Amino acid sequence: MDKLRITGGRPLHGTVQISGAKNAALPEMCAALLTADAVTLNNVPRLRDVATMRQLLDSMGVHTETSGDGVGMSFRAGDPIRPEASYDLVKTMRASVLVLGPLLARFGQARVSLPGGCAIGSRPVDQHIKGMQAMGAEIDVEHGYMVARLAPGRSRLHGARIATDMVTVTGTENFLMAAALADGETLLENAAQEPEISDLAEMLIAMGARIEGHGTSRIHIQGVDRLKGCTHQVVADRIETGTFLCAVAATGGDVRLRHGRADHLEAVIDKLREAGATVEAGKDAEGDFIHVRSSGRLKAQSFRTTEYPGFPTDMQAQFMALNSISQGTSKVTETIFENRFMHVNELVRLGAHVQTDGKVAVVEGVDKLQGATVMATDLRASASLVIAGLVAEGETIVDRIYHLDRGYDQMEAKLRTIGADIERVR
Ligand SMILES: CC(=O)N[C@H]1[C@@H](OP(=O)(O)OP(=O)(O)OC[C@H]2O[C@@H](n3ccc(=O)[nH]c3=O)[C@H](O)[C@@H]2O)O[C@H](CO)[C@@H](O)[C@@H]1O
Ligand SMILES: C=C(OP(=O)(O)O)C(=O)O
Repeated sequence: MDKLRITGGRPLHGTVQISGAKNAALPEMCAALLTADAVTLNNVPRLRDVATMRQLLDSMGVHTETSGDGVGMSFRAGDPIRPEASYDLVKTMRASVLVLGPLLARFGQARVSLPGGCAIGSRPVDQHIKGMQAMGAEIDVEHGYMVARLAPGRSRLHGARIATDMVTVTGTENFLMAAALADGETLLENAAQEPEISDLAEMLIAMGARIEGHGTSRIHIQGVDRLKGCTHQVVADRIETGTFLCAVAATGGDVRLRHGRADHLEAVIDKLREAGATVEAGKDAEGDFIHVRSSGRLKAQSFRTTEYPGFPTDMQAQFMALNSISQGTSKVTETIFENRFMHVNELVRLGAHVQTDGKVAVVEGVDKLQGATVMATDLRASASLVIAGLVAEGETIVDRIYHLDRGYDQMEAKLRTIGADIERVR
């Protein structure tokens, strides 16, 4: 099993290229199921979840190709497609549930394994099921699978008003894709507003879908009879961007993030500025950039995770690592997932002072962390341990980094280019 060996204490300097967003690329790969035409995605991040999604699409009979550098992918979902997502693949990646909407909309049937819980929480898919039922699907849960088909006498899903009990990102994406090919109008209320939703909607519009209101909590979709192929550029990964911003803020240094979108990360950038880091954003000849500079200890910041545009749960662990070596005491409240403090015990092994009580972690900033062997428990927990390792005195070994590889494109190589002492050991 691969590990990361990090020798902490080096400030970071230079330029990092931000990759395409995992959480946009995954639904966009599934959107290729909506048409028999070729779909091309550019700026696809090279990471394990993308490889798993490709395997899943391959297993259904989709013809997939990757360009030499791995950031271009094309898909052709001509008939026949086997509309099934097996447990073996779904269990390693929850985003596999995103095939449900496209399969039902185009083929009228789907058999998709229930994803089950994961380290950060129970993560049910009841809202996905309810929404698809509102659009005319019949769904039974049999032997751990959602077995979905159209109601008798129907040849397509139909439009519906769907108001979910809570804001769900992949739920909204499943409904968007299903509604794009449904008969009539769908209104999504309480829709997620994440930039990845808007990016998917823009891709669907390029395929011929009629969608309005994406980026707000009310999305209107007028179903069309068929969608066509398209070429789409995956939006920049705001969580990778935020992870690098926190790493530089924690270690000190001066780094330019190429293609980072500050407008997608305002809640995090506001906190970094309040903490005392300098963050500037703009556009140059190569496109969007974010420039971050930091020196000395920052001021700890309290925050509460909420849906976009609030502070992202996917940045909670990384910002907590920064808080753990900042001046003062901060309160971190996690409102999205019930078990997303798995990194706390590992940060404590590195010398952090953190106490949790239910949804709240109280972090008392310390002067320094000390290197130790720690274990990654989930994707963003891994990133927080890397940040802590970059500031800790001496050597830190981060074990079980297969979690990190799920969602970061060449993280250690990127960190090395800006001066980190980090290597992968097998
Ligand atoms: C591939 C992807 O895009 N993953 C992101 C997506 O996950 P994902 O889409 O799975 O997360 P959701 O937005 O659906 O989850 C939000 C909350 O709703 C609950 N819920 C959700 C659906 C449902 O049917 N029933 C239910 O109870 C969840 O357990 C959670 O407590 O959004 C999360 C919240 O921003 C991010 O952390 C993940 O990185
Ligand atoms: C929780 C995450 O991803 P997923 O929904 O794929 O588990 C994440 O990206 O932090």
